[in-house]
This record gives sequence, structure tokens and C-alpha cells, in this order.
Amino acid sequence: MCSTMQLTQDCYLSRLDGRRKIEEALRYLFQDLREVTLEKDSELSQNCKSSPEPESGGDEIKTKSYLSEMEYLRVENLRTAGNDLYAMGDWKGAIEMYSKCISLMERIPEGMERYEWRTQLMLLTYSNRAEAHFRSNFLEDALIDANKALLINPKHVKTLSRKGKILEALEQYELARQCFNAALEEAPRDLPIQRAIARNKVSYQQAYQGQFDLTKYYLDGKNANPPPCCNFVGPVEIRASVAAGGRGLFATRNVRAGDLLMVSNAVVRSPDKETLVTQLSKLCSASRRCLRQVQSLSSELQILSQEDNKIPPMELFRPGGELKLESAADVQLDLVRIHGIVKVNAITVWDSSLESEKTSSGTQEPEASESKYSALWLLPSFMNHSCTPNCVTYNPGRDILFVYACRDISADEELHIAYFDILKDLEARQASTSNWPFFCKCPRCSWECSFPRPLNEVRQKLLTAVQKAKSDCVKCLTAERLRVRKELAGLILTLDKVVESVDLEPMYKNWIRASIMDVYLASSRVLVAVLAYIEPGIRIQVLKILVDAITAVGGGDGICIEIGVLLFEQVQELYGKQSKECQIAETKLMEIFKLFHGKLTRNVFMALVSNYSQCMKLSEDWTVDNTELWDFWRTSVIRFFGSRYYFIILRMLHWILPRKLQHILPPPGSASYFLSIN
Ligand SMILES: C[S@@+](CC[C@H](N)C(=O)[O-])C[C@H]1O[C@@H](n2cnc3c(N)ncnc32)[C@H](O)[C@@H]1O
Repeated sequence: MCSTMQLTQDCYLSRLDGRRKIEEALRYLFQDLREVTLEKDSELSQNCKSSPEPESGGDEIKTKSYLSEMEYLRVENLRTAGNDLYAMGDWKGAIEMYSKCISLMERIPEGMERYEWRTQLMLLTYSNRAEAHFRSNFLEDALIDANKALLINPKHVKTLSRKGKILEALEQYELARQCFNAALEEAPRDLPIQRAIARNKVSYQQAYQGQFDLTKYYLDGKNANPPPCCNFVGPVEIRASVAAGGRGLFATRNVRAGDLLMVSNAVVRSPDKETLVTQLSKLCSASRRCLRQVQSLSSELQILSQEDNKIPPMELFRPGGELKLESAADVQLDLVRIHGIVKVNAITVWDSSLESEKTSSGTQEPEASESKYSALWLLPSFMNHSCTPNCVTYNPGRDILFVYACRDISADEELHIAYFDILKDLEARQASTSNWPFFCKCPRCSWECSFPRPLNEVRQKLLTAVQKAKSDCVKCLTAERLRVRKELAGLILTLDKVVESVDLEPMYKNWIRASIMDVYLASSRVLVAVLAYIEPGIRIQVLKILVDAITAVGGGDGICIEIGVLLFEQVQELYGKQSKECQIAETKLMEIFKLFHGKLTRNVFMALVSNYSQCMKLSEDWTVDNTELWDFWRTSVIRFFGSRYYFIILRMLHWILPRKLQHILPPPGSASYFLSIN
């Protein structure tokens, strides 16, 4: 019987090849067996006719479960078709074929003649279907299949390593390690398994111990990609938030500024939020774990959702947490709710390819522009907003979000991040929160609400003065410009004297400074633009004020690092690299970096300083304005050599001067490069 079946199968398959084979097979397989007509192939049909039919009558179970020769042939063909579709990357088609194949095989009872053959085939089909499920993100289904295959043969190497991979995707790194080790025992020289074990070791350290090594990423500069990072859940817990209502994230123990609290990979990302909804819906229908995680997020659709205020178990988010392989039927998520979840929780971040333009990492702003994308991070979605937050987010790219404590936090304290730029006055911050259905009552907002003098008015006046001085700088003649800029330098210090003279605790003074930060920044950027003319001591003083104010209010934003780096460079220049002042400035800058990047080695710290420094030089805002210098060169060249030879001389100077000094010449294309003098 076996040889007849083999012959039939060979006859049939030998006539089909490549795509035609699959198409033919599919057409054939989808027909009811009774309708299968193989007349076209006389040889094959003859063989089929000659194969024995199942015996009629007799034992009831035997006749029902016993497959006809045609059905045996069909089992083989279904499996082959499944494999072919799998090879073509059609996971859905492959799963369908394997499933049909399995249900046919299930009809062969134990003790039958071909039971051994059926067992082997069942093992391979389950194993392949596990892989197809894995590739289409049906992780729990993939695990169920891998388990079934391993029940048949617990030492099947391919299935063991597949199961390890699936378990890793389900964040079960310890169980994954056991699978890879078992596979290695069977195949000690298998390189992919050895590599999987090495990878698993890194994942284990990241997910369970919070050890992430981004050294290479930092040293490779701004165009590098961070390494894959696992989710990590540090000393945090979801609890009811009395202050905000709903839920919030809390510290479970005391943490120090710069400690890593969690790492999260976005589950979906897209430039537009509509696509996020589609992606999320697809993901939820594939993975029950993901569905339960997403379902626990707030949608703020009070009528539709009772989930919004439930406290989900941390196990749901913790790598290695309990894994339930339940059916999808008991958990449902409709599109309206997914829309709500995306609206409330998706964060808009800068695209990592535009790293240099990043001003703040991971601020939640509902509006998306071309250079930004929206993504949904699960556990960080439980963090509420504060205008004086104790946590910062850092997104190095690859949809990874690191959350660091930006100040010391006590056990049971609620963790907050800033949803938007908080270096603004109360009115502007309140305008930002209007995108969300809440009114910020954080200590800073509450204090500013009761502040007797409306800060905004003062800020507006100062800003107008700065703006006027800035435009005067551009319009007036060189000598005049210098005077105006010196006045501007005075303005920022006068402003700070006013703030300093107010009878308040230093923290409140810094809150005021943070609220009028745009004035400080506008003025300080102008200050930086006239590096050559302003006394360096003043510059350092101003930059120090800014760094202190920003760290006091939020513990650090991208801008804080920029100013910190600028301050460090100025101190280096003024006092020398070996000076005590420089060492103090370096320690301070390292503290600031720690808030964003955790603890760093000096090597990495220096590389990061240089990266930021380069980015700032490229960024328009911080570009040193050398217009006066360029104008001086242009007028001198024209005066001595005449306008006829101006361009030739200029080009020669560009050629002769070392790279370091090139900046003193007007760069080609700049306004100062051309002959006309404004
Ligand atoms: C990303 S969710 C934060 C977690 C949410 N509280 C929960 O229970 O799932 C954002 C929502 O939390 C609430 N929220 C965030 N910060 C808040 C604050 N400072 N005060 C009041 N509600 C806040 C708002 O309803 C906001 O739309």
C-alpha cells in the first residue's frame, strides 16, 4: 500500500514544477476528493484507480478514521504546497495548507499501519506551521504548534531552536535559553544555535538586569543605529493616581537621578496616526498578549470602556512574566477603542534620521509633521504629565524608548514625564495641554497660577526687546552692530538681576527662569553669535544660569545638554583644558548627560560631547555669526587688491589657509562673499 501511494505521488509531482506545481496542487487540493478528476493525466489516474479504497463496513472507527490512498496523497501534497507557499513568503497560505494537512492526518488513529509515517509528518508540519505563525506574528499560536511538535519528538533540533526564537519574541528569555541549550546538546556544532545562545545572553542581561551597552552606538556618531534592545521593566509599578485620576506609574523603591527606570520598544510606528490604528488592530488580532496589553491602555472613551481605570498586572508588561496561551475569543478590541487608545497614548518623536534637528527627546505632541513619526509605547503610556517632571525619555532610534529618572525619586512617588516643551510660561503650557482632556495641576502650574504678577506680560516685553535688538544687529552697520549686541548682552544679565532680586527660594527663581526661557535663549543665542566681542566670563555666567534653571525644572531636555556642552567649551577655552574650572564644568556636564543616557564611561562621554558639539555647529540656531569678520576680510581684500581680483584672491586664500582657519573667510554663497556691501 505504501509503495503504491509513493508511486502515485511521484507520478503526480514529477509532472508539475515550480509555480505551476503549486497552482495545480492548490486547485487540486481545494476540490472535494470525490470531484477530483485526474483524467487529464492518464498514468496518474490509472495509478489512482489501482490504489486500494478504504474498506467499507466493518469497524466503525476504522472506516471513519482510515484515509483512502487519495487522502494519503492529499496529505503529502498539502504539506508540499504548504512548504512551497512558505518558501514564497506566503505565511497565511502556508498556515492554511499545513492546517488542512494536520486535520487530515489527525484521522489516522494510533496503531494503524502508517502511524509512524503520520507521526513524523505531523512533527514536521507542526514545526513548519509554528514558523509560519511566528513569521506572521501569531506568537502564541506559534508556541502552541512548537509545543505540539516537541511532544512528538522533544529532541527535534529545528523545533527546539524555533521554539527558542518564539519564546524570545514573547520575552521569555529564560525559557528560550533552555530551548537553545537543549538544541545545542543535540547539535553541538550548529553555528546558528551557538549564535542564538550568545544573543540570548545579551537579551537576558538587558531584559532582566537592565544592562544595556550603547557604547558602540555612541562612539559611531550620529549616523549610527542603536543595537536591538529588549524591553526592561525597572522599579516601577502601575497604580491608581490620586493626583491625575486614572492610573499612573510609580517608583517601587528609592531611585537616584540618572537611574534607568524602563526600556520599551514601540509596538507600532508610522508617520500618520491613522496607519497606527490599522497596524495596532492587525497586531492585536495576531497576538493575544499584545491585545491584552493594548486593551489595558486608556482610551478615554468612558462610555465604551470599563478597562480605562483597571490596574493591569505588571506581569503583562514584564519580560518573563506569566504567559497565558488563552484563546482570542474572550478578548475583543473594537476600532473605536483603538482610535481612542492611539489618540491618548501615541507619542510623536523626531525621526532618528534627523537626529541633529532633535531638540527634545520624546515629547508627546499630537501634531505630526514630515520629520516626525508617531509610535505607541506600552508601559510608558501609563506615565502622567507634569511641568516639573522627575523622568525624561530618550529615543536613540529604532523605536526604542529609554526612561531615566532626572532627579532623585522616593519609593511610592509617582513618575512623570513632560508631554510637551515645558520651557514656556503658564499660558503657553496651558495652551499645550488643551490637546489633552486635562488641566495640569502640577506644583509648578499651581504656584504660577497664584503668582501675583502675570509673567507673560514681562516675558512679552522682554522678548520684544530681544527681537528688536536682534533685528537691529542685522540691519545696522558693522560698528553699530557691535554696540547693539553689547547692549543685548547687558539685557540678559539685567533680566537675571531682576529675577535674582525677587525674594524667593532658589527653586522658584528657577521656575521663573524656565517660564521665560525663550527670552534667555533668544538672548543667549545672540550672545553666542558674538563670541568674539563679548567678555567670555559673561557668556559663562549666562550659560550657567540657563543650565541650572533647566535642570531645576525638568532635569534636562535636549536643550539642556546643548547649553551644557556650550558652557563646557567656553570654560575650556577661557581657563584651559587642565584647569580646575574645566574639571568642575566637565563633572557638571557628565551629571547632565547621566540624566539622558545613564552612567557613561569617560570615553563615551567625550564622544557624545563631540557629537553634540558638531550637531550644534550644523544647527542654524547656534551657528557662530562671523559676518563682521567676513565683512572685514571682504573690504580689506577689495581695498588692497581691487574688486577685479577679489574673487581670485578669495579663492587663493581659501586654498592657502588651513582648514581650522577657513571660517574667518566668507564662505562661498554667503551674503558676505559677494562684492556688494550692505
Ligand atoms: C498617556 S495617558 C496617561 C495614563 C493614564 N492616566 C491612564 O490612566 O492610563 C494620558 C492621559 O492621562 C491623563 N493625564 C496625564 N497627565 C495628567 C495630569 N497631569 N493631570 C491629569 N490627568 C493627566 C489625561 O487624561 C491624559 O489624556
